[in-house]
Amino acid sequence: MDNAAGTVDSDYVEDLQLIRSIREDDSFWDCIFEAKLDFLNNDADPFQASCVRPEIADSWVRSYNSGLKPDDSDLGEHITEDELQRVLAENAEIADTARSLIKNVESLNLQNDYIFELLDASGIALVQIGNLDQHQFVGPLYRCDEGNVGTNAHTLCMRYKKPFVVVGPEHYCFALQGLIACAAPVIDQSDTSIAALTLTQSIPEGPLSPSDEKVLVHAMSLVSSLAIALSDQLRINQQEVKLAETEQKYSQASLEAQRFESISRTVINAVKDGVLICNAEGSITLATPEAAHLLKIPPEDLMGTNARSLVGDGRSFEEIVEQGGSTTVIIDEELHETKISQIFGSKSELEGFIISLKEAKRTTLGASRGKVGDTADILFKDILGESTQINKAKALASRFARSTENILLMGESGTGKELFAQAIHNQACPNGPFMSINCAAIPPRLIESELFGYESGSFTGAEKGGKPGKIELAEGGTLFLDEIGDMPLELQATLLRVLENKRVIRVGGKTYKQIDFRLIAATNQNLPKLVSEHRFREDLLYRISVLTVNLPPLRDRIGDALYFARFFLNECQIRTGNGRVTLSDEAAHFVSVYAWPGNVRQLKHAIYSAYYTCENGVINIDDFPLYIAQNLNHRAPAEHLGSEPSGALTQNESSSSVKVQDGCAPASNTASEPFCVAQDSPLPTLSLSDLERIAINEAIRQADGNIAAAAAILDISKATLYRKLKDS
Ligand SMILES: Nc1ncnc2c1ncn2[C@@H]1O[C@H](COP(=O)(O)OP(=O)(O)OP(=O)(O)O)[C@@H](O)[C@H]1O
Repeated sequence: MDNAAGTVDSDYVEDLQLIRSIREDDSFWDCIFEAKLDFLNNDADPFQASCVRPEIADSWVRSYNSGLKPDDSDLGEHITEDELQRVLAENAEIADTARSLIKNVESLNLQNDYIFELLDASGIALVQIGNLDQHQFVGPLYRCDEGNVGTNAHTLCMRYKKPFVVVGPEHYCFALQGLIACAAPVIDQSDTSIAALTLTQSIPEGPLSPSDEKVLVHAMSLVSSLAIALSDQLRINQQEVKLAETEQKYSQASLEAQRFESISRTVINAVKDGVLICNAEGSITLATPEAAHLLKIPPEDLMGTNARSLVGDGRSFEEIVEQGGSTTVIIDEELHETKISQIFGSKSELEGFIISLKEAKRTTLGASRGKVGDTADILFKDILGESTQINKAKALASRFARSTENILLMGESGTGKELFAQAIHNQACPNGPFMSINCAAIPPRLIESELFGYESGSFTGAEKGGKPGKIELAEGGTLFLDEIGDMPLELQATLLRVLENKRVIRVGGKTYKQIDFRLIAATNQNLPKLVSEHRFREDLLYRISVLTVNLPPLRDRIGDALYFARFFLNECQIRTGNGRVTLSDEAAHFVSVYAWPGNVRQLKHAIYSAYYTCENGVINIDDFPLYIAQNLNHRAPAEHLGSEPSGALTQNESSSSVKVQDGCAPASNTASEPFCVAQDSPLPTLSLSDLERIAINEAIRQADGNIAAAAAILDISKATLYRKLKDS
C-alpha cells in the first residue's frame, strides 16, 4: 500500500526484523542494552554495535548531547493548561479527524496496557486513548521530544517521515525500557510531518512470545494505516476548504463583476455620446444604443464587428491614441468626432479600447492637424441632385476616395468639381490638410514657388527663411490642382516627377523631402485635346487620369435643374427670412429646359437674382437676368423635357466651349444677345469666355455698377472680378 505516509510493509521491514530478532534471540534485547551502557559509560561508538540500528544510535547521541540524563524519571517538559488549550485549538481539525478514525482502537485486542496518541510536531498530545497511566510523562500537560524524553518513536517517525518502532532498551531513558512504541507520521500537502500517531504498549522484558510478536506486527500496520488515512483525510479536508474558498471568491468576483457591469452600463448609457468597447483586436463587445443609432447598425449586429474598420480614419487606433486620441471620421456620409482611449489589464497589457462617438461640427475637420490648409468642409451628402447621373458620379468618386491613387475630375465650369474634391478629401483623410491651387488664377511664374516652395534668397522678393510649397503642406492630406489644364508645360514635368516618387525639392533648395499626399486634379478642358496640341504632357495625363470622374453638365442631369432651383429659392428664403417665393409654371418649364452652360453656379445666381427681382412671390421668366430672359423666344418646346442628355463634356470633346442648342443665335459680344435652351440639332457653339463676359456684364448691370455686389452675385471674390474685367 503506497502513499504519502510510506509503504506499510516495506517501511516496517527493519522493525519486523528487529522484533523477530528479539523473539528468536534471547540475547538481542541484552545486546542493545549493553551497547547503550557501553556508549553511556565507556564512550563506545553505538554505530559499531550490530544490534543497534543507525537511527537509534544517532538518536542516543543527540539525546546525550542535549544533556538529558538516561536515568531521569521526571521526563517530558511540563506545559501550562493555557498552552495546551491553545495547541488543542490550533490543531482542532486534525485532532477531530484523528479521533473519528481511532475511536475503534479500543476494540483491538491489545493484551497489554497501551496508549494511543496523536502528538503534534512539538510532542504535545492532542488525543490520548488508552489505559497506560503509570507513566506520568504521557499525561496531557507534557511536551515530549527527543531533548526531554530521549529516543522515542514519534520523534523518529516524524524525523524520517516513515513509520518507526522503538523497542524497550532502544529508548534512551531507562524509565521507558518497559515500553514498545509504534509511530507513523501524519504528512500534509506540502510533504511536511505535522503530527505522529503513536501506539505505546508495555512489554515484558526479555524474549517476545509469538503472540506478542503477532500483536505488535498488527499494531504497527494499524498505526501506519491510520496515519495514512489521517494524512489523506486532512488533505481532502484542505482541498475542500480551498475549493470552498475558491468558490466563494469566484461567486464574490462574479457578483462584483455583475455589479461593475451594471454600473458601467448605467454610466455608459447616461453618456450622451455613443460608446463602443472593443477588445485589443477591435472586436466590439459593447455598444450603446446611441452608438448603434449613429452608426445606423442594430446593436446586436455591432457585437463582434471590427471597430477598427468601422470608425477608423486610416491610422491604427494605437496611432490615434498616441497622437491625442481624437479624430474625425465620416460614417455613412455623416461627420463624426471620435475619442479613443485604451483599456489596460492588471499587468498593463492592452485589453481593448473605449471609443466615444458623436456627430461633429464641420469645424472639427482638419482640427487634429492644426487646420493647415484651405477650407474643405463639403461632404458627399452636400453634393445635391436627384438625377442618376450625379448619383453615379458621387458613388464612383466615393469609391475612388477609398484608394490612395490620384483622381482626375472632369466637367464643365460650375458642375461641382471643387465640391467633389473636398468631399473626396474629407472621406479619405478628414484630419489631413486640403491644399488647393487654381492653376488658371495664378500667374504662371508664381505657380512653381506656390507648388514647390522656395528657399531663402532664391529669388528677388522671396521671404526670409524660405516658404514651404503647397505640396509640402499637403503632407498627410490632399493637393487639389484646379484647372490643371492651365499648368505651364515646363512645370508639368516637375509635377510628374513629384507624383512619381512623392519627393519634393524647394526652388533654390538642395534636399528632397518625402511627402505623402494625394493629388486631386480638376479641369473643364479636354486634356486629350490639349495633349494633341502639345499643351499638356501625355505622360502626366496618364499619371493623373487613372481614376477619372466625369461630372455631368446640368443639362444632362434629368430633373436636377428644377430641383436646384427650388433648393436655391428655399436657401434665399431662409437667408432673408422673407416669405415663400415660387416659380410660375412657365418659369419652371424654362428652368428645366434651359441649357445652363454655366451649370449649377449659373442656375444658382439666376435663381438668386430672380428671387430678389420678382414681385408678389412668384418668379416669372422676366425676373431672370436679362441674358437668360431674352431666350424666351428660343426656349425648347414643353415636350422636350426629359429628352436624352446632350453635350456632356467627354475626354474626346473640347470642353472649352459650350454647345448651344437649336434655334439660338450664336454668341455675340453683348449681353443682349439671346441664349439658348436645350433643343435638338443643329448646334452652334458659344465659348465659355463669351458666357463669362456676358454673366459679368449682367451682374454689374444688376448691381448698378457696384463691383462688390456684382462679385457677390457671381459668387466670386472682388479681386477675381477685377482680374476678369482686366483680362477681358
Ligand atoms: N451638386 C451640387 N450641389 C450643390 N451645389 C453645387 C453642386 N454643383 C455645383 N454646385 C454649386 O455651384 C457652384 C460651383 O461649384 P464648383 O466650384 O464646385 O464647380 P466647378 O466645377 O469647380 O467650377 P469651376 O470649373 O468654374 O471652378 C458652387 O457654388 C457650388 O456650391
